[in-house]
Amino acid sequence: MNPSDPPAQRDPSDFLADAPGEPKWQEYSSGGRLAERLSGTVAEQLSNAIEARGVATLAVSGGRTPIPVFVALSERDIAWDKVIVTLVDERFVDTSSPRSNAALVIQRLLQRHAANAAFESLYEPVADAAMSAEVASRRLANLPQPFDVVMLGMGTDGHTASFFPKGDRLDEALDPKGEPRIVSMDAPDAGEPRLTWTLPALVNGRFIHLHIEGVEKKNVLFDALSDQESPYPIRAIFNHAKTTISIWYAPAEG
Ligand SMILES: O=C(O)[C@H](O)[C@@H](O)[C@H](O)[C@H](O)COP(=O)(O)O
Repeated sequence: MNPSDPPAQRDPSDFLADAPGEPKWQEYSSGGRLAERLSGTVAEQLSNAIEARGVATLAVSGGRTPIPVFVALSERDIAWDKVIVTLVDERFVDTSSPRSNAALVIQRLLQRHAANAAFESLYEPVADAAMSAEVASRRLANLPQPFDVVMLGMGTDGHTASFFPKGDRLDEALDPKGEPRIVSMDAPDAGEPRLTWTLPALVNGRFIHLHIEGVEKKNVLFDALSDQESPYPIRAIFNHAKTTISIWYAPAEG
């Protein structure tokens, strides 16, 4: 190949079989359209969970990508007073920090119709992230699980939730036989200590959505999907999910 050739276009069908149980690829021309459809799907899944069990649990990611989905979801008229929202992961900062995922959820999701939802954060105002993880795990021990809907994002380093490459507790967090609980995570590229639900809490979710935008993330995901032994932490979700994972993709961010 000539170095000036454009990179080869990779197609999701090279990695994903169109078969029951296989991850499902859903591509949209813009983040706005994606947010409209994803919010509709999640709202329906939450409503069905409420109808079946009287309560629904929704675990969401932080970061920038989900913001339009949060806004669209908050406008869906469902029985939000029967929904418990939690985070798949958090930065060890309080809500006064612009890096707080709890603050993001409060400002963008728990508004309009969704203002009636209950929210369970992962952060505790204690000495360090490890202690925060312990206290939050105890507080959330009775949170209804499996989560009805899990909404994941991904970084360009292949992390999802706070399963960061080189994380000090990555093995513990990714142990498929471990308990669903919260652990702390220190990693060189995480910015600050983190808090994350462990892999079993996320892969047991009744519905799992992975939302990525931009070609760079798509290529990282394709690398992870093409190799079952891939070191990208996102791979663990695909290896252990108990349900079909829906991948939501828009080429341009925002
Ligand atoms: O707190 C966090 O950072 C997230 O929960 C994290 O797992 C996120 O999903 C990815 O880092 C993608 O973040 P962006 O959407 O900002 O790219």
